[in-house]
Amino acid sequence: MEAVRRKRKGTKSSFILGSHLSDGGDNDRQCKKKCMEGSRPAKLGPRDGGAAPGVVMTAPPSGRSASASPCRGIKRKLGCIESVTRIGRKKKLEQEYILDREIGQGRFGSVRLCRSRVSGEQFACKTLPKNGEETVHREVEIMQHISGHPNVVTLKAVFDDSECVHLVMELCSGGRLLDQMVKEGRYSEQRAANLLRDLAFVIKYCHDMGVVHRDIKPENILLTVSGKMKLADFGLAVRVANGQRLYGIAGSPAYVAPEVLSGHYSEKVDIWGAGVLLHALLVGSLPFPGTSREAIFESIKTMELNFHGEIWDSVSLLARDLLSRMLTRDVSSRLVADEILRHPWILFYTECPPRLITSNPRIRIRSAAAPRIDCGYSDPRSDDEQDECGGFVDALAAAISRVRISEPKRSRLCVPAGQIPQECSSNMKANNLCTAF
Ligand SMILES: Nc1ncnc2c1ncn2[C@@H]1O[C@H](COP(=O)(O)OP(=O)(O)OP(=O)(O)O)[C@@H](O)[C@H]1O
Repeated sequence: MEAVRRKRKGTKSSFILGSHLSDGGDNDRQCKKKCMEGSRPAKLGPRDGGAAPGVVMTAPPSGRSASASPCRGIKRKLGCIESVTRIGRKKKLEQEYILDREIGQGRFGSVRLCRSRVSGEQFACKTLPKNGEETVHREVEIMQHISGHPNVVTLKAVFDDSECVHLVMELCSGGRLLDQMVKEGRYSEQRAANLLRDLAFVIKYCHDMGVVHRDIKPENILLTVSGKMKLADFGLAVRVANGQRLYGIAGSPAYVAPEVLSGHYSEKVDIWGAGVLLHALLVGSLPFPGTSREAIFESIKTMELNFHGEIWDSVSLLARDLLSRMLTRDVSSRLVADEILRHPWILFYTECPPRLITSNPRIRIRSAAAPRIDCGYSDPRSDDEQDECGGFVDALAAAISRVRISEPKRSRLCVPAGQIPQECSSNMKANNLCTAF
């Protein structure tokens, strides 16, 4: 826990859930995320330093070849995008904004606080060097494409000069979800479910818009001052046509889906990333530990999750059920975002008024000891409350009776027999790289 805190925010060597695989070397820093070796020839923009053969295949929405230039999208869209978010417009950043202190540092650039000269409003300004022009353009284009969703960091303006592109974005002054997780430890199911619902909403939106984020992790989920989550960092996102496959390894190691490691995949990789995040929220540790990137990849490919053991005792069966459906290696049976939103665990915690869940001991999703919802009670609620929740609980009770927590699914998880224990009490020890927070 301490180790996590020490190495945090704003430093490139930050411990991140996705990179505690670190061997500490340059090689690993390169691979903190982005563009790991691809299984197919792929373009590597100068932003990636040209250091590794790899990746980032973007698939144009029109269904053209994935090798088409990612810049074409932005050119096609110039006619309809707001001019303030257009690369190449004449205004200079300093004419409109006053730059302030650095508030974040990513692999490719820094993020600074800035203030509008006109309104005085504060924003975040991400500066990316132009030497990775294609990927910068793709990030801008994708942000333009999906900006406006309440759970996506809004792009306000784009400026460029001879060396850099500056993205002025809404400011998320609540910081990163990761920091909150480190500070607060395990989340209650209620809180985790609400967060996952928002994340599933935004993932669904991205997928409906033909965008795969490819780097879902708590570092890339920012919080507003009121605690609302916003998906950020579209640096690895790509656009896909319906049903189009993606190639090339991209992502952050601990969150990467197994099919990414095999070389071809789909938008379902975002569900896997969200599943890893849900695991971390519920039990405070990452599901696929390892002392090196390779070891983590090995865990991702082979480790059997069983959601049993002491640490899981306090986690409801429904939560575990959802997790198992998000972290299945069988891509075809892995849930889509819409199915997450309709899962009984999400519905229970997000549709039922919180006061009824917390104040009424008879309305609760039980843990392993009593794996069902107890709704056979004489209802102490007012008529309104019953209207609000009663039908729902009935429906949920019916749904839950069909939900079964599977024993480890060998067929789904396609793993070897050896089972790596999930108990993570030792996870809390400093220097144990299995430790998430
Ligand atoms: N809109 C924002 N509001 C507040 N802080 C932000 C915002 N955008 C980014 N940051 C901060 O800057 C950090 C780096 O931003 P971001 O992840 O977008 O950069 P990056 O170069 O793409 O990073 P990465 O190394 O993850 O690829 C974030 O972790 C966050 O702390």
